[in-house]
Amino acid sequence: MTDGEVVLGDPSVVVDDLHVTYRILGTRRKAVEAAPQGRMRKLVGRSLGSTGGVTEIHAVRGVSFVARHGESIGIVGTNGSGKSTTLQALAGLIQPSQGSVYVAGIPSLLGVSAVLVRKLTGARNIMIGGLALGLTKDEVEERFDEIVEFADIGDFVHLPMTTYSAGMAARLRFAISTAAVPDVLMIDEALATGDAAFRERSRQRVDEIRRQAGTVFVVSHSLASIKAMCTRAIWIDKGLVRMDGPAEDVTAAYHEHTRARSGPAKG
Ligand SMILES: Nc1ncnc2c1ncn2[C@@H]1O[C@H](COP(=O)(O)OP(=O)(O)OP(=O)(O)O)[C@@H](O)[C@H]1O
Repeated sequence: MTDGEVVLGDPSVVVDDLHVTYRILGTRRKAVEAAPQGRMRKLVGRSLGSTGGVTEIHAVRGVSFVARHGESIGIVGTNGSGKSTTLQALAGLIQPSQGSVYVAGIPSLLGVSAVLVRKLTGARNIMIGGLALGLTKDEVEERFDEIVEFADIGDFVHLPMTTYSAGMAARLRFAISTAAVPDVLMIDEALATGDAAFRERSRQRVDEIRRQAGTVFVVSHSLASIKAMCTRAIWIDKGLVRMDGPAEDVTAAYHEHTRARSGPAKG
């Protein structure tokens, strides 16, 4: 766990009985019924409703929590449990079907990712992303070298992002998103692609953001990353909060649960 020296501030994110239901045209009922032991049944069978050719997936089923300025919160849970959906609702990219989400300030990362254009060079994307964060052109130019260095992409910065590996693109997104201290930073698996040195740089940056009263959310299957970066963790299971508490305790309980079900968990 990171140090506990940051004094927590007022609430920055309030999630109150959040529900998200995806509605898909066309039924998947046949596929699920045809494979009762299949992965699809495991993932969505419990929450899948189908009427008149519209399939509904109740991905988030009443999640509530309050996050404060200065907190870094890991979100853990098995595949399809609703972690990314929750994060996207926090970022305002998905409308809740019920309940509400209040965010103080502008959520970053997902916002930056949305404006990046893969056909353009890393350099152009640094400018576009920086402007989207509210920096001026001069401020972006001032921070350019630091962003490239943090992302560790070298001369690739002058090539289109289509030529980047998944890890390079994720590192650049992270570097741009944190070029200005965001109010609320959301990191969805970006860290899993980085090497040890990048993880350490990211951890330091997350601590810096917390010290400046930002709130950080990290969705990851790497329990080691969550333990290293987060003060608190929320375990989401089948669209509901199963446990919320100190990162050490929640990751230990989650690890125990996954180990009991299917052998050793990652991290
Ligand atoms: N765009 C979408 N349209 C329809 N269903 C979706 C969509 N995105 C996610 N789902 C479904 O919602 C449920 C929750 O998915 P979500 O991606 O939030 O889970 P997750 O915990 O982030 O999973 P993972 O660890 O695999 O990334 C799953 O059943 C998934 O199939």
